[in-house]
Amino acid sequence: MSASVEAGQRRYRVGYALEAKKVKTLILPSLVEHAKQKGIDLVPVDPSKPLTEQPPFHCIIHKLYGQDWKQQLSEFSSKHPNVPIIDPPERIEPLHNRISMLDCVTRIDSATVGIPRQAVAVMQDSKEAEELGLRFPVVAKPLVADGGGTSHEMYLVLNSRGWESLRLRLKDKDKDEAGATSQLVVQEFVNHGGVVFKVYVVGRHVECVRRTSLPDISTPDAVSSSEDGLLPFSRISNAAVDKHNAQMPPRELVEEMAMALRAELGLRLFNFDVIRETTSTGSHDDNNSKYVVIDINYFPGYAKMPNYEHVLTHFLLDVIANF
Ligand SMILES: O=P(O)(O)O[C@@H]1[C@@H](OP(=O)(O)O)[C@H](OP(=O)(O)O)[C@H](O)[C@H](OP(=O)(O)O)[C@H]1OP(=O)(O)O
Ligand SMILES: Nc1ncnc2c1ncn2[C@@H]1O[C@H](COP(=O)(O)OP(=O)(O)O)[C@@H](O)[C@H]1O
Ligand SMILES: [Mg+2]
Ligand SMILES: [Mg+2]
Repeated sequence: MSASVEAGQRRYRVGYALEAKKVKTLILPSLVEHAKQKGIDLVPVDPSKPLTEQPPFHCIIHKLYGQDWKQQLSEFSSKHPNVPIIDPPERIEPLHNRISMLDCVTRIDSATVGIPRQAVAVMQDSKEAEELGLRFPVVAKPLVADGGGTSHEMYLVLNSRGWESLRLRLKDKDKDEAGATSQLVVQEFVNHGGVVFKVYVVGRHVECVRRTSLPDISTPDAVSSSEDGLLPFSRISNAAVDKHNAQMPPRELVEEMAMALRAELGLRLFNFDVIRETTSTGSHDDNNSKYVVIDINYFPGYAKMPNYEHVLTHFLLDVIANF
């Protein structure tokens, strides 16, 4: 045991139920050690065994999918109603669908913050985008956002030629994968100066960072003249490097957005991607900016957040003390 653990300190066991790759990126030795010093032992949960038969927990954090896991949590909370489960699975579920994930933004009803124009497409028709009332360029995203292999495979579609290429491409893929890719969310592309703001929320803690995004699409010519009109991309904002000097959104606005979304979602561990609409000259007006939320993720990669060990530990102590 670390020498700096205080003698006589009350200790808490926090169970984490995460996929192996998430354990690798999140449960880093620096987190385990800091939590230990503050009285928290982070313990892996074995989802293949009944939760109720595992060593006692004071709190559970989780990011697992499926009916079995939900059943496990429900049985556990009936037996241990005083142990907080972060977060309730029924609150996480709306984030697994790229349409319902943004409903909470529309409920906020703000003149400054909104979502892109969007619709679900089934990719059966070469004119479907126009019939849905959407204007090119558009971003096509898998409807399901459950962390599965294809849930981050996106396409920038510049024109109707691009739409047709995408339709044919997915038709072929569906033949191989038994219809797995057919439902897409299609969003109008919003010019935003090539930078996306990622806002991490951990309970009441809010942190905004900048990431690289798709560049602006400047002229209608660039859109209509593009030969193929289809650009596949994936996890573009995962590049940690921030090459931009783009001005950060006002701190007050970020906090307001985060707290409003936290209340609407009923979640304590999430992040959201927000872009700031730019004009045709690529600029924005500080006093009149429109912000567009494009993605919300449950229990994201917090290790990329500055000081994450302290933030997560403080959050867990707070949850246990106040549940
Ligand atoms: O692994 P990381 O650190 O890239 O975290 C991913 C998140 O990246 P971010 O923290 O927003 O930069 C990522 O966010 P984006 O969708 O890339 O905006 C997701 O939350 C992803 O989870 P899932 O694959 O959708 O279940 C997250 O993946 P998991 O770690 O949960 O598998
Ligand atoms: N409607 C949009 N307009 C402009 N850029 C977008 C739009 N939607 C997504 N993007 C860009 O694509 C990236 C990935 O989209 P996102 O919905 O965040 O998917 P993921 O869940 O894979 O992160 C965003 O971070 C942003 O750079
Ligand atoms: Mg994203
Ligand atoms: Mg996402």
